[in-house]
Amino acid sequence: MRTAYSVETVRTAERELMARLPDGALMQRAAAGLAAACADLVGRVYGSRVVLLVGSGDNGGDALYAGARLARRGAGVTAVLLAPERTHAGGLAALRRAGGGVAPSRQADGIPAFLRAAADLIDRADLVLDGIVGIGAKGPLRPDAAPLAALASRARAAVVAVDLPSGVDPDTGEVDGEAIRADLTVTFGTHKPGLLVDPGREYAGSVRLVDIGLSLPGEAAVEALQHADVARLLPVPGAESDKYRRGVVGIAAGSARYPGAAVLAVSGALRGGAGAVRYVGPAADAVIARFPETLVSDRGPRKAGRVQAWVVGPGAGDDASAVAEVLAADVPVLIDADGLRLADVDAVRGRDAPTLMTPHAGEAAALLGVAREEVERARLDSVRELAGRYGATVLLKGSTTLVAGPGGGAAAAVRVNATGTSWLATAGSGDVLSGLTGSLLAAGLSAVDAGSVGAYLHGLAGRLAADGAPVGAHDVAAALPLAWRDVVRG
Ligand SMILES: NC(=O)C1=CN([C@@H]2O[C@H](COP(=O)(O)OP(=O)(O)OC[C@H]3O[C@@H](n4cnc5c(N)ncnc54)[C@H](OP(=O)(O)O)[C@@H]3O)[C@@H](O)[C@H]2O)[C@@H](O)CC1
Ligand SMILES: Nc1ncnc2c1ncn2[C@@H]1O[C@H](COP(=O)(O)OP(=O)(O)O)[C@@H](O)[C@H]1O
Ligand SMILES: [K+]
Repeated sequence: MRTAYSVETVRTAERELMARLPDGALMQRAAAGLAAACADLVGRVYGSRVVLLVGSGDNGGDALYAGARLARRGAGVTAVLLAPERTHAGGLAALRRAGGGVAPSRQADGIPAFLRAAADLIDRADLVLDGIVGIGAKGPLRPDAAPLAALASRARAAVVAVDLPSGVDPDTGEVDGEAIRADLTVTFGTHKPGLLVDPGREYAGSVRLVDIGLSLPGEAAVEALQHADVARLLPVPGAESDKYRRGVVGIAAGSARYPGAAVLAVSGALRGGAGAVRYVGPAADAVIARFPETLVSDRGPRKAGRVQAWVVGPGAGDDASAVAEVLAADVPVLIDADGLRLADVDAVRGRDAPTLMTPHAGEAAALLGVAREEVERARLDSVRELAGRYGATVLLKGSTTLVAGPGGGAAAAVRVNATGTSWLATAGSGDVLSGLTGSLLAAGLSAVDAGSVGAYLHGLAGRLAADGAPVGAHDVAAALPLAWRDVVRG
């Protein structure tokens, strides 16, 4: 499991560790890891041109000490200081001792000269270190720092963010205005939520974690399953299994207008570990034609026969009665697409069995009564807010998919999945995800596990199916067994 802790938790752990270590020891650990990562990235340190963007906090201190280490290995290092009078004194002294220099300052030379000099240095650099601000960030980048972020983001140089890209909110991944776009982020002690959740994740580039000895107590704020975690959660039939014990998943989806949604949901469900897939709705002929192993019924969910979990909503049009019948069932229910619009909030809140809602940003925005951009800007808050309002587990789809347990709140970790690829942004791929995830629910996974394992396999299948080229949703479904095997084989 990859875990990310809130700034508050990191600060507590940092205080405890600092009390037991000599002054400056933690920063030296951070700077050593940072310099090593920079050296790996540029390949040849000797003769390389390095620019440090240095803010007034310890984040700038890390950059200065790492810059000193690179200067000692023969790099030409220049620091651009945002606040010369408040720069980390030890770090600046170390840089100067190692032969590093300082660019003209804003205060002494005026803003135009300062920015011209910074632009010139960044243009010629092989490597830019972003030490503007780290976990001490408050609000959007300030007006003096924002132009530097813009210059660095456009540079041909490799950009390494120290701890996290400046301009990305450490706890949420929100970006308000300008932010550093890094090739690599070197983060200390633990991942920060903003490195795993979009849009922050996209700004971070690849992320390298440097162990500085922090021990982090309690619940993480955000966690991401890895192959081994998923492998442990996947349902595997044993000698005593039969199709009913493996779980039957019911799919109430599709309509005369959208029969394909039913077919795609069934295609995902057949690859999700349940022993049987039961389809209920007006697209039975299309489903049977493509997947003859499906059990079909046209008598509505209540009379369809036994199921261990329901999926309702993909391509369902305006069939509110199917949604109401499914919500009345005492088994786990996944609500997707049209079902989200048709589901009564009190009916969802009143359920005893688990409910998993799977909106994309547009659907989440409609449920929350806000603009889509608002959900995309604040994904973590949005998924928690929805989970709280509905008393349900919520899976918010997107380039990173988030899964929050019922009740929302910050007490329990939100799961994040980044196995996907933008090739998944294709009509019907969400239907495949809903069937797959419903199947995992029927096989006995909890709503949070089913959602996060479903998103993981779906993302991986998307990658394997696409392999750099466009794919249709049915290709993603067909690649699910490949993804499953990839996970199991480690
Ligand atoms: N945790 C650990 O274990 C370890 C942590 N370490 C390192 O320490 C870092 C944290 O250092 P930190 O506490 O000094 O805060 P930091 O991120 O430098 O920012 C504060 C400065 O930024 C400014 N500022 C604020 N908002 C701003 C904005 N929007 N735009 C522009 N500026 C803004 C703010 O200005 P002020 O409000 O004071 O005017 C203040 O001067 C951490 O990320 C890691 O790199 C490692 O060395 C060792 C182990
Ligand atoms: N840019 C992206 N990167 C990764 N995954 C994406 C991206 N865009 C969409 N996806 C994934 O593709 C699926 C699309 O689902 P959805 O929006 O419901 O589509 P549809 O309604 O057409 O089935 C979701 O699993 C989502 O997470
Ligand atoms: K930074």
